[in-house]
Amino acid sequence: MSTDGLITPPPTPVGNQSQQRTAYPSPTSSSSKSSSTTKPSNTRPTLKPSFSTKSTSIRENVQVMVRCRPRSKKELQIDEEPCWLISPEEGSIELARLKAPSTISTFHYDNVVMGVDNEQVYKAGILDLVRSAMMGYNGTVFAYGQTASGKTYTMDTTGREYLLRVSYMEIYNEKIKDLLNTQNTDPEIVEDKKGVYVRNLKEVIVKTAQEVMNCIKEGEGNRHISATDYNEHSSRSHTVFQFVIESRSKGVPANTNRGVRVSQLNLIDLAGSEKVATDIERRKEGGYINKSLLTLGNVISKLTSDEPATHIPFRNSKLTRILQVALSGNARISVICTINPTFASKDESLNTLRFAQRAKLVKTAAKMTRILDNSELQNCLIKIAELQTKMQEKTDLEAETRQRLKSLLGLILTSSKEDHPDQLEMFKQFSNISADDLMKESTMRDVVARCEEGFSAQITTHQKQMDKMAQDVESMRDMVNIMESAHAKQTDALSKRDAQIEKLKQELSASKSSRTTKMPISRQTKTPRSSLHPAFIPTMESTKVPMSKVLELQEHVHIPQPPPPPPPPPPPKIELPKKPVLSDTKLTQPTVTLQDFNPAISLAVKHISEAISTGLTHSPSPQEQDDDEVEYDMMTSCLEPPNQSIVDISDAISRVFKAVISSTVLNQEQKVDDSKQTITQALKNAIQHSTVKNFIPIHEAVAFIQVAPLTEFVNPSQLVPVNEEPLIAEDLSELVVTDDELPELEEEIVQELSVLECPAEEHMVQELSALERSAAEEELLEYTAEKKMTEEELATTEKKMVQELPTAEKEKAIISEQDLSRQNQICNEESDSFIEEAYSHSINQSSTLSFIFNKWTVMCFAVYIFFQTN
Ligand SMILES: Nc1ncnc2c1ncn2[C@@H]1O[C@H](COP(=O)(O)OP(=O)(O)OP(=O)(O)O)[C@@H](O)[C@H]1O
Repeated sequence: MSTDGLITPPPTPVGNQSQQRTAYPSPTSSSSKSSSTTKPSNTRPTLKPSFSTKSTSIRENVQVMVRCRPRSKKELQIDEEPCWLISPEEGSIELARLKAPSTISTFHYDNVVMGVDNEQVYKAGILDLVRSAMMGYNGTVFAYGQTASGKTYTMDTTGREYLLRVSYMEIYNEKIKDLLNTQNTDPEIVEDKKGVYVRNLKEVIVKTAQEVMNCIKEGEGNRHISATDYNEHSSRSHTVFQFVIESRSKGVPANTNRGVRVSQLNLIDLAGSEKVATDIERRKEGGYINKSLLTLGNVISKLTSDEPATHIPFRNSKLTRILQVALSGNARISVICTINPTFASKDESLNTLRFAQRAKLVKTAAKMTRILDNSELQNCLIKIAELQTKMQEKTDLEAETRQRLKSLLGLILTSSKEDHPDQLEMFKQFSNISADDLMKESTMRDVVARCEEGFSAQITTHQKQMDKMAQDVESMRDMVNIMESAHAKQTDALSKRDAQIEKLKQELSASKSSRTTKMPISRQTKTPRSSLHPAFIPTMESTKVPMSKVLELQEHVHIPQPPPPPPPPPPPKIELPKKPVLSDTKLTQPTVTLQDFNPAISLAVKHISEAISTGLTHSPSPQEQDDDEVEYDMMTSCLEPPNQSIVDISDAISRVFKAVISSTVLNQEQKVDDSKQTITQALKNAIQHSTVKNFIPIHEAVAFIQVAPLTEFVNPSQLVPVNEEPLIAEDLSELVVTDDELPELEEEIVQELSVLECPAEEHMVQELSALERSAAEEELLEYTAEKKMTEEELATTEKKMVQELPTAEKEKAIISEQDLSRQNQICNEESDSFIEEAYSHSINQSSTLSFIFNKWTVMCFAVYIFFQTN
C-alpha cells in the first residue's frame, strides 16, 4: 500500500487485478467500520464468459473505479501530505493519518488505482465495457470527481480503436452545444421509441483510433475551459463523447438488416464539483455544474433506493436527461471517481467517495439492442458491398488494362522495329516492365508520355510524308496541266501545219502544172516532171522514211553534192543544220571534168556556127569527125556529128546544154557562167548569121534540156564519194525520220522552199533577164555598127561604081540606089522584127534556163537540208 502515487511502485497489472477480483466489496457503509474489510456481497458476473453472444441481458451493478492522481508539482512544492492510503490489490482506499476514530475508515471498490498510467485504468475499468458495447450492449463511462482531480486526464487518453460513428457535445450552463460543429445551434434532446437522445448532432464515421482522437481533439478545442481558482484548465461543462456502434455477424448478406446490433458508448466527462469561486462567471458556471451534479446524485439515489421510486428526476438537468437511458438500466455503467490526493481536498474527496458508493449500488440490466429497420450500418454495408463490387470491377479493369498495355507495348515495339528504328530504344525499356509496375501511376504516366511521344513522332513523320506526297501530286497535276496545254497547242499547231502543208502542196502542184503548161506540148509528154531521181524527192505525204527507202537511198547515194543555195534577195536567212550528215560524202565524177567539156562545147558551138553560117549545108568532114572523136567519147557519146538539118543543129545545142548541166551537177558551178557565156555567144552567133527564121527546134531542144532527168546526163553509177567510204548503217539510220520529227522537218522544208523558191527564182530571172537584155543590146549595137559599116562600105563601093558608070547607067544606078535604100529599109525592118523575136525567144529561154538552174538548186538544197536534218 502506498500513500502517494509518485512514490508508489508501479501498480500490479490490471489483468492480475481483474483475475484476483472475484468478489466485490459491498458498498461500504459510512457507519460501518467493518465494511473496510468486508468483501462485496454481490458477486460481479464474470465479464468475458457472461458477455457471450448468447447473453441477451447483463444484470450487474455499476462498475466503480476510484483513481487518485499523484501530487502535482505545486502540491509537492507546498509539501501537501498524501491523504489516502491506496491498495490496488485490495481495491481499497482508506484515509491516512486518522487522528481519531472516524466513521470513515476503508472503502472498497471494483478498482482503486493510482499513478499516471491510463492503460491500467482502461484495462481495469473500461475494456470490458467497450467489448460489451462492441457486442451490442450500451455502455457508459463517466468520470466523476472534484475539480482538478484528473477526470479529463483519465477520459482523454482512453483512446482505443473503434469502428463506429462518433459525436461530441457539451452541456454548458444547461445548454447543449455540438463540439464537432460549433455552427450547429439546433441540437436538442428528444425521446422516441429509440429512447432519449440528442438529435441533430453531427456524427462522424471513424475507422481508426486516430480519427477518433482527431474528433476528440477537435471537440476539446471547442469546449469551455477556463482557469479557476483550483485548475488552470478547468472544464466548465459536462461533455459527452458518444460512440454509436453498429455491428453484426460476418456472413450476413449486406442487403439485410438481420443481426444488426446498435449500441452506444458514452464517455462522459463531468464538470467538477467545486466550492464557490471568486470569479462571478466561474461562480455562475459552478452553480450549473453543481446543480446538475446534485441532480445526478439524486437520480442515482432514487435508482438505488430500497423503496420503489415513483419518480426519478431525470429531466431536472440536461445531464441526467442524457444519461437517462444508461441510468435506467439498459446500459452497463462504469464510473470513475477521481479524487485529489491531498488533505486540502479531503472533504471533497470524501463526497466523491460517497458518491461512488451510491453509484455502486445502481443496478443495471443492459440489453442487446437489435434493429431491423434501416440503419447506418446497413447503409454502410450496402455501400461497402457496392464498393467491393466496384473494387472488383476496377481490379478486373486494371487486369484488362495491364493486358492491353502489354499488347500495346508489343505493338509499339514491333512498329518501332519496322518503321522507326530510332524510337526502338525508347520503347525497349518498357518491354521488361511488369504489369504491376505498369499500373503504378508514375510508371504509367511515363509509359503514356513515351507512347504519346512515339505516336507524335510517327504522326509527324507520316504528316511530313503526306505533305510531300501532296506536293508531288500537286506538281504532277501542274505538269499534267502544262503537258495537256502543250499537247493542245501542239495538236493545234500540227493541224495548222497540216493545213498549211496541204495548202502549200496545192500551191506547189498548181505552180508546177502552170509552169508545165508553159512548156512545149511536144516535150511535156516525153519528159518527166522532175529532174531529180524519185528517191531524192522528200515525200510530203509520207510521215516516215521507211527503211526500204533508206536502202534505196543507199543505192542512189551517189547523189552529187548539191550546190550551195544562191544568196536570195532580200537575203533570206537560212540556218544550215549543225550536224551535217553527208558533208563528208563529197561526190564527184572522177572521169569527167569541165575542162573535158570545154573542147566539146567549143566544138558544138563551132558546129552550130558553121551550120548556121553555111545555111545548113555544111557537113563535117571525116577528118573533122576523127579529130572530134576523143571529145565525143569524153562526152559519153552525147555529141553526135551534126547533120545538115536543123534538127541536128538543135541536137548539137542540146548536147552542149547537157554538158553544161553535167558540169553544174558535178558541183563545178564556177564554170557555169563561162559555159553560159559560151552558149549565149553561140546562140547569138547562130541567130545573127542564120537565115533560118524558124528557131522552134532550138527552143524544143532547150526545153528538153530543162525537163530532162538528171540520169540522162549523168550516170549515177559513175559517181562515188570522194572519201570512198561507203555509207554505213549508222549513217543511214540517221537518215530515218521519226514521226515526231517529220512534221517539223516538213515545215522547215516547206518554209525554206517558200523562201528560196520564189524570191530566188524571181531574182535570178531578173538578173538573167538584165544580163540577157544587156547582151542583146550589145549584140544589137554591134550588129547595127557592123551593118552601118557594111552599108557605108557598100555605099562607097556603089558610089565608086556609079562614078565609073555612064550617065544613063548612073541614073539607073541612082534609081537602083533608091530602090536599094528602100530595100534596105525593108530589110532593116525585117531585121528589127527578127531581132525582137530572137530577143524575146532569148529572154524566154533565159528565163526558162534560169528557172531550171534555180529549180535544181532549190531541190538539191531541199534534199541537202533533208539529209542534214536527219
Ligand atoms: N493520474 C494523473 N497523473 C498525473 N497527472 C494527473 C493525473 N490526473 C490528473 N493529473 C493532472 O492534474 C491536473 C488536473 O487534471 P484534470 O484537469 O484532468 O482535472 P479535472 O478533474 O478534469 O478538473 P476539472 O474538473 O476542473 O476539469 C492536470 O494538470 C492533470 O495533468
